[in-house]
Amino acid sequence: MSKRIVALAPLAGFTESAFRRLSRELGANLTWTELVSADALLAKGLDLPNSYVSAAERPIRFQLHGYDEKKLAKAAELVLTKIRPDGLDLNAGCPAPKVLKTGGGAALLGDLPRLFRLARTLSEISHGFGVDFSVKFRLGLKEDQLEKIAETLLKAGVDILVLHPRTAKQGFSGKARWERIKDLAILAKGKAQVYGSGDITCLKDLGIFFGETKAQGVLIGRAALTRTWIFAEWKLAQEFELNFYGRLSLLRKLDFYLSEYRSQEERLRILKTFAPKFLKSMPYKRKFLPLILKAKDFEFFWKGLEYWAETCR
Ligand SMILES: Cc1cc2nc3c(=O)[nH]c(=O)nc-3n(C[C@H](O)[C@H](O)[C@H](O)COP(=O)(O)O)c2cc1C
Repeated sequence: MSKRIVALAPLAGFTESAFRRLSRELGANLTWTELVSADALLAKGLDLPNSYVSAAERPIRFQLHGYDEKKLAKAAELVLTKIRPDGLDLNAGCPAPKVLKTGGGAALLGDLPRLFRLARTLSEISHGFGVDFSVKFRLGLKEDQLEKIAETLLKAGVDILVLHPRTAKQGFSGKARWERIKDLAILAKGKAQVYGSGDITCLKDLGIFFGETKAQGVLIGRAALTRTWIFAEWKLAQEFELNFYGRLSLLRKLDFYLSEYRSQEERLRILKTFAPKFLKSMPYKRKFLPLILKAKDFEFFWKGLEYWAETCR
């Protein structure tokens, strides 16, 4: 059971170094960067804060998105040389209009010959650097085309197929179709590993997921934001709750990790994106959260949270 991979999913706007580190510390076996555009990376380099990777969050997979084969290849070489992630990943699942209009993300599922070329090239480059290559994708752009997509990726030499079993058109509506992860695991058996993503909310779900799908790994996305200790629950095989102070201590730890590479102004902005997630189900949220989110400085932010915590005692 423990050999199964329980990873932090890529979450744009959240899975930067500090949160990846916190997730690893709590028990995630693997972390993922958010999608990074090959174009942006070539234009701006790797000095941006969201490209920062510390040793504590490894093993880590670096996710690229793009459309142009040469640019993606160049970006991959840069990342593999400078950051040395434990694996490279191509995004073929993002349904955001601004990504789709570049021809990248889930738009690649509508152009399988291109997907094949990109996957083959990135696969060869990754193997040249001694790391494995994965593609994270959906069932299709508008319709379920899993079998065709899987055949394309397997032919291209992809090592890990990472499926979020909804179509791009579906966005996050409906339920993730775990039975399609099982279908993929059967198709890929002996050729590639299969990881699944979608709708894990608690420890019980993890057991059901692995039982039903036979996947080698799972990625936890939204639940990692509101229940980050789900990784510890998996590791301990024990469900438990965290009270307000427990959640606050996670937020403080996140801030400590942010302080390694972010300015104070940025830290406050980022903490304000995490606080509503970490404290999602806490009492008096409607009363205190809006005040805390208006905080102009650190002192007000933390004092407000302490006051809220006292009220919840
Ligand atoms: C806010 C947000 C940002 C996301 N960003 C990315 C991303 O950068 N790359 C990616 O492959 N998937 C991204 N996803 C998809 C997740 O990795 C995951 O596949 C999806 O949320 C389903 O898993 P869940 O039900 O555990 O959240 C994002 C999802 C959310 C909610």
